[in-house]
Amino acid sequence: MLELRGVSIDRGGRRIVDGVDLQLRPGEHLGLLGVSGSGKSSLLKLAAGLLVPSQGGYRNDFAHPLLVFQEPRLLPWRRVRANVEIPLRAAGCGATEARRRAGEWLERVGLGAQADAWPGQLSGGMAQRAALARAFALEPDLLLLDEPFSALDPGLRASLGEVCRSLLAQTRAALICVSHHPDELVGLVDRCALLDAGSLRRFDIDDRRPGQSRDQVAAALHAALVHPGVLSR
Ligand SMILES: Nc1ncnc2c1ncn2[C@@H]1O[C@H](COP(=O)(O)OP(=O)(O)OP(=O)(O)O)[C@@H](O)[C@H]1O
Repeated sequence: MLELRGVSIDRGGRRIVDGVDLQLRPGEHLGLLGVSGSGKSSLLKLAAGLLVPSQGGYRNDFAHPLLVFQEPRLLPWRRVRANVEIPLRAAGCGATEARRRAGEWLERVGLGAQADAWPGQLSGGMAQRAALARAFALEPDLLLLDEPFSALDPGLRASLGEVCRSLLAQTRAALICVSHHPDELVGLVDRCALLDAGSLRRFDIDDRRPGQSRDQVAAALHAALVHPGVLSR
């Protein structure tokens, strides 16, 4: 369980996040929206243990939070398979087990045939799938995605969203996904929160007008991004 009670974050002498309340239980999937600079990445870093709150109550019972960035950040001088194996070895996994798990997760993201390729030989979508395989192989109980599909075209964003959804269903990891694209969040998360001038507003996808299509929910989220006042605190 991740619990924030009245959490504020100051950075560079400025209050970035102001009095945020948030709860995330094991297996829950939360989308985080907000305009640029609203503090989304700072909240993810807090959940990853890379930042501490300046004020407020904070509890994080997730044992293995893992942050995935917008760029795949693969080591260009190591083959794709090694890119997945290296963090596993660093986490204490034996060589045989690391090789087995790397192979298995590369298969699951559809990169079995590219395991011996160099990162430079992959397309942007393939590289991001390799980054997802590397993340899931580490078996996080809390996955923190910071705009993971933003650099990709809409078709690839949708297909990587599907890959991610199916991997989450297999592992039952909790998720916080930051995105500027409501359409990529709908279907991936159970609820969304919108950071607006440091404060959090809720948007429960399941509770909101049952029967709404995905497109309608995405449109409502889009409207909330532009006019955050329509959402409840
Ligand atoms: N290391 C830092 N030192 C000082 N200020 C910082 C630091 N990192 C971020 N900030 C500031 O904190 C604010 C929030 O940044 P953050 O990256 O959390 O926002 P964001 O919503 O994720 O933005 P974006 O969507 O553009 O990635 C910004 O005004 C940023 O300039």
